Amino acid sequence: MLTPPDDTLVLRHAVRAFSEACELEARGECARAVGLYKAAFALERALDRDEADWPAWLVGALDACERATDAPLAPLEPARHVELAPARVDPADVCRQLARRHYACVDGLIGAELAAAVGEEIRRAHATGAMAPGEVAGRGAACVAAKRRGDWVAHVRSADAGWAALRAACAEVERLVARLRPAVAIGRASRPMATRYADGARYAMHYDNDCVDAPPHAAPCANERRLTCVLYASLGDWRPGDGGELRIYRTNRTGSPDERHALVRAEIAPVGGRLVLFWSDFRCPHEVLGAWAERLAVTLWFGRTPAPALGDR
Ligand SMILES: O=C(O)CCC(=O)C(=O)O
Ligand SMILES: [Fe+2]
Repeated sequence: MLTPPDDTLVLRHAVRAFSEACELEARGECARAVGLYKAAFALERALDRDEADWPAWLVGALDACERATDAPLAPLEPARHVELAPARVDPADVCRQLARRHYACVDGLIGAELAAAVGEEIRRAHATGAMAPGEVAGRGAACVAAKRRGDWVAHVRSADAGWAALRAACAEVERLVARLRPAVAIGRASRPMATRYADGARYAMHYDNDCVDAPPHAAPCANERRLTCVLYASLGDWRPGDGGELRIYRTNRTGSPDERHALVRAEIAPVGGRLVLFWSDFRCPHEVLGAWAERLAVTLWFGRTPAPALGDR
């Protein structure tokens, strides 16, 4: 009889290969990095058991990287307060960014007016006591060393009143993600989660789908989340010093603040109307830096499989 593969072990190998590849890439050792990226992606594919899931654009990106072999990759971004050239509201551009850096940033998906209306709804929900302190969610919760998150959240149900703008904005996100689907296997969206950070609130480094530290008896991924989409709805202009940047790391390696800084892939300002998409798994450890100005956002998670919707669990 065939022994089923030990998914947890496979995933751990994938994570290790991926982390090492990131470090090699950061040092400009492109050829070795490509080899390890390929190993990591091949292992993750074995876990997915979904051949359609690793599309041509990803393979193409890796091949292009390999052709560059000895030429060091240009650094993607400096390590502090990255200002991005956002992707166009174009699925192909979003796919390219996701393949190359595991996250994509899109400005202009919704207009300033709708973004502000979403912000007002979140603000009103907070003022009327309809939000609760955020908790570390999912089966991975037990693996998270400490609850280090200071935001307020509301999981918006379809019957809840007072969220018309938020629903309209989420529909735009779903429309964009639907257009990624021929290239990327992504399932249905969760219930939207509205969040509010203020007074220095932050969310320490974590994965949304904590594959790495899942206990051996758990499934290899701690929950169903595959793609995280965060749409910012803060009112007014964001200025340096307001804080609340979304910081995405290359690996989850811990260390002194300086050592960790070297592993920063991007810092994204929570500008109203901006959308960030990133893989929920080990590819994107991230944190929310302390927010000193009110920081309002709505998050949708798209699952691995078409049903059931995450929020209905
Ligand atoms: O609001 C953000 O930018 C990300 C928040 C986050 O990481 C989460 O809720 O899991
Ligand atoms: Fe997160």
